[in-house]
Amino acid sequence: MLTARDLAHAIGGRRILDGADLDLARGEVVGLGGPSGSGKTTLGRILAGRLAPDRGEIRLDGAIPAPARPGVPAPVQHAPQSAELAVDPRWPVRRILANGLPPDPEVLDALGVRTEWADRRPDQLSGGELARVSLARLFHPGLALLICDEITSQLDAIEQDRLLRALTRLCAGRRIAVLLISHAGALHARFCDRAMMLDGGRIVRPPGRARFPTGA
Ligand SMILES: Nc1ncnc2c1ncn2[C@@H]1O[C@H](COP(=O)(O)OP(=O)(O)OP(=O)(O)O)[C@@H](O)[C@H]1O
Repeated sequence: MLTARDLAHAIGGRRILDGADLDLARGEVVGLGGPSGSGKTTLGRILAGRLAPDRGEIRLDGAIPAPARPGVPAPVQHAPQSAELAVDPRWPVRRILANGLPPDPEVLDALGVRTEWADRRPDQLSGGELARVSLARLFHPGLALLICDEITSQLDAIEQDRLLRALTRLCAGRRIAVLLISHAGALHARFCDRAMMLDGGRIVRPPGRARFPTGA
């Protein structure tokens, strides 16, 4: 479904990515680890079309993805670490969720987004509630890949577990691939079909077991 070949990107003269290759199939959940500063967010932003790489090619179902156009939701969506930075703090939840398209009730239900939050602003939600709203707004009928960039790092273990279970179940049912960026190998073992890591600007298999016996 998505292939990335020979991605390279430098920031401030430092090579962050240097020949990174990645293949993701429809519906699979893949973990991406690597030390802090290794380029996980940079890679996620490039895959989502938010940052142009210096070199390399990304294809989606064999074709180069079209540039983003206002009002047309992209098939690859990037959920950043901080949900607060992803949404307009002045908007009520109903407006955040609309995001150009009417919200899908099945998505809201699966992610536990409650109707009574509709008129609240982001600062009137808990961190876990805002994370759910922020994720729900990214779903649309053409979504092929959801890049989740440390989306649960600010949540407690129980909320983290609940949210990732709901998200991976929803994506599995719709054959949406998930790239789960996290430092936590335990999350990859629990929720991912396989895991990779960034090392020296390339994507490699992590030491030890990289393919897990079951998914979520
Ligand atoms: N706009 C920028 N200007 C300067 N340096 C940047 C910029 N964006 C990223 N970097 C640097 O690029 C490197 C890779 O950053 P990136 O956020 O991709 O790493 P990461 O693996 O996601 O890190 P973390 O796990 O800490 O979130 C870091 O050293 C970071 O400081």
